[in-house]
Amino acid sequence: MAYKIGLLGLGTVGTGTAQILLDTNGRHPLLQGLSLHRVGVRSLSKSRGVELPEAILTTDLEEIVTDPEVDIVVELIGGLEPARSLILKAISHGKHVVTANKAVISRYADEIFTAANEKGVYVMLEAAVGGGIPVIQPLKQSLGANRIHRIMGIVNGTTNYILTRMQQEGADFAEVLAQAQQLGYAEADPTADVDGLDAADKIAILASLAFGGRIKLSEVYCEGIRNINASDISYAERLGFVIKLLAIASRDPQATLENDLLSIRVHPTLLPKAHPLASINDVYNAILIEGEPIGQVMFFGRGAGAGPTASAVVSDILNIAALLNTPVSGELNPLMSCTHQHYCNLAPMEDLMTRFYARFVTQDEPGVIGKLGTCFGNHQVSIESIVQIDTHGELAEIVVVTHDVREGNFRRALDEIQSFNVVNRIPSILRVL
Ligand SMILES: NC(=O)C1=CN([C@@H]2O[C@H](COP(=O)(O)OP(=O)(O)OC[C@H]3O[C@@H](n4cnc5c(N)ncnc54)[C@H](OP(=O)(O)O)[C@@H]3O)[C@@H](O)[C@H]2O)C=CC1
Ligand SMILES: N[C@@H](CC=O)C(=O)O
Ligand code: NA
Repeated sequence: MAYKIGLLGLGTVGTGTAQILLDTNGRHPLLQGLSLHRVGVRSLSKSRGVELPEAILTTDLEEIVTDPEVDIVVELIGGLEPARSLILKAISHGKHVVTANKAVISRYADEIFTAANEKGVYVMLEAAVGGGIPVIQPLKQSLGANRIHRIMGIVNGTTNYILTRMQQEGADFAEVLAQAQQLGYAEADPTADVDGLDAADKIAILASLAFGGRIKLSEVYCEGIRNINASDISYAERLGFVIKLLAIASRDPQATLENDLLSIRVHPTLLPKAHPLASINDVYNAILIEGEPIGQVMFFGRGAGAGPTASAVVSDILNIAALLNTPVSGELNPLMSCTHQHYCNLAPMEDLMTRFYARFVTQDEPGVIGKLGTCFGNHQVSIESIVQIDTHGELAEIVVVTHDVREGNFRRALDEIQSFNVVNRIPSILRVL
């Protein structure tokens, strides 16, 4: 049976997707039953990286999502609007939807999946997290037997590229960001990447799948990499760590059905060099999932780019085509659809148990380290190491690494330390895995 695709967007990922759909030799035979029926763009005069009959291009995207001949709408325009409205309109016209749009899914999953379930259509999003890395379908299907305890990943390629270059060359953030922009890795407006927002969208989606409920994006803690500087990277290195932007979602091990708290956060993290995520460099992504009984499983690959992302988009199209070819009961396949009804409860950050790294600039005089130690002790913050790493004239740089402590206690100790006359400033506070 042949299925018709309405493609919205012919940019980086749209072009990669069209290229696969038009070059099916040696790929899955189901691809031969798919045809690219309409393609929606903003500008008809742009030159494209793929040759298409002129007649299938249009700037009227509504016409595509309401076209009675289209079976599957593939949304690759990005942004919130008109992407959200077009997805909803496609669903209301009975189209299955494939999207790479993590920004829309992380904000409007409830609205979109409720509409899709009512209409009996699928909304697939493998490309939205980790680009070409299979992680959405594995969570929905292959790992379905597990109780997931934790998902931890490097899910933003731009920031991983920047941190890798800073680590390898001792360069500062602003310098590497400018190079990343010149190379086309970071957007002209790099906010969503460097401030952790893109990673927050992605971990909210993964957490929803892993823990079986909806996530309010506004409750996800998010801290980016703008304040990471060459000194911290170098001190971290001397202490046996690398700094990575981690997205982490975990369930309290003591969770019960009545008292189920999740912790979902994005922040730069000091990772021991031997940790499996510590060697994920450049624009690569990796996602480490821990569950029972599987233990640890890690997914690694290219999290962005035309080909890798289109690979995920087309795999979603194939999954839908395969289901459409199978005799149907009228019900959606529960391993492919999303039926979450409730919102998960997220624990406040001040209750998080984590290790910390903090760098202090203080007067270089006797008793300072003792004062810091006493104050931390008074707030139940147990210190793993405290060392004076450098001196600059009358000022000393002191680095503290704690054991696992309650974040709220650590913050209260810092508030007090900040008021000490001998403390000039606290330039860096980072969590440690
Ligand atoms: N790039 C990547 O590596 C990855 C991207 N994604 C996601 O994939 C999606 C697409 O990203 P990407 O391909 O990079 O984006 P691009 O900016 O390269 O392409 C966007 C496309 O959508 C079209 N478009 C945008 N707005 C409109 C509109 N209002 N009306 C009509 N057409 C419109 C543009 O038309 P025109 O060409 O005429 O300007 C362009 O063809 C996004 O959701 C992104 O987050 C996910 C993983 C990786
Ligand atoms: N901007 C993202 C790419 C798409 O998800 C990144 O840098 O990883
Ligand atoms: Na993916």
